[in-house]
Amino acid sequence: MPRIAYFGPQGTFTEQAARALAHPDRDELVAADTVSAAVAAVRTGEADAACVPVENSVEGAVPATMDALATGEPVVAVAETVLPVRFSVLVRPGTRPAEIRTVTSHPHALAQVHDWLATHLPHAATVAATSTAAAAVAVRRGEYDAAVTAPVAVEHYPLDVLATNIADVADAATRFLLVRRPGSLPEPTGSDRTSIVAVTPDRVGALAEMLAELALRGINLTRIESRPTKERLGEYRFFLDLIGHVAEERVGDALAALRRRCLHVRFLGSYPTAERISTAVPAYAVDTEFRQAAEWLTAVRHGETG
Ligand SMILES: O=C(O)C(=O)Cc1ccccc1
Repeated sequence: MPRIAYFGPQGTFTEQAARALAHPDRDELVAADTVSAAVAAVRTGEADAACVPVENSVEGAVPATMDALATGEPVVAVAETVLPVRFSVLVRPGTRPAEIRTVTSHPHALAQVHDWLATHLPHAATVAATSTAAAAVAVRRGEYDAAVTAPVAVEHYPLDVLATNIADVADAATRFLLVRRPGSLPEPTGSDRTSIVAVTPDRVGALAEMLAELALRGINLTRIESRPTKERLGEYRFFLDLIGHVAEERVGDALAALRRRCLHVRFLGSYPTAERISTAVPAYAVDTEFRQAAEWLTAVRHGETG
């Protein structure tokens, strides 16, 4: 039975994402304590795939995921899903709001309920937990008074719901990836995303030139983030998400150009987008144009004038 490791324990948002991405009868879900442990399980072969959070519409990137994907044995994303995130506050049965001195959760969750906490629990200190469900476990153990969790967490831990739907921004959403060891790529669907990591050389215009390589090929960039390489101050890795599949000419051509220009490029996968999005490509950048141009060049090189 294929095993999917997810950033757990049970009751995290990532578990819900893993359920959305898994085959209900075929896949077995196994909880890992951290994002890096979930990805490590794939690298060692303990799991066939891992589900990890990648970005949130309010808080942005999940740094632990960027670091886990950028270094170590390569893994590639084969699928994504986007989940709406709503938050509940869980407490031990009988806890009154006035007794709450500490609130714990994943930093992304705490950041998204900041205003609610400031209004309703102004005297409570916030404490970071590894995940929202780990926060529920800590409250159950008596380590903290309240946990900010996914609404489903209450089904896994014997706690009471003090409040629910407390996000500062309604309709927040988080994107999750399913990653595997490199192997065959998902087929292009016409609505695909490609993720890469690139380290640019330290010289004037390096980033602008990298972006120009994409722009000139009619490629829509949907995300760019940077993280330090952790090797030298001022040296960054850029995480790029772009619309298109590496099997498409313009994307393959752009990736090859980045490979020539950058110190390092890591391919993180081409996979169908969770929602069908506009994938309009300028006329000059469609596959047939690339192929015809290549044929023309071959002809010219063979002495034909074209
Ligand atoms: O801690 C969790 O439940 C996660 O899956 C990470 C997370 C935290 C906050 C919003 C979305 C995902």
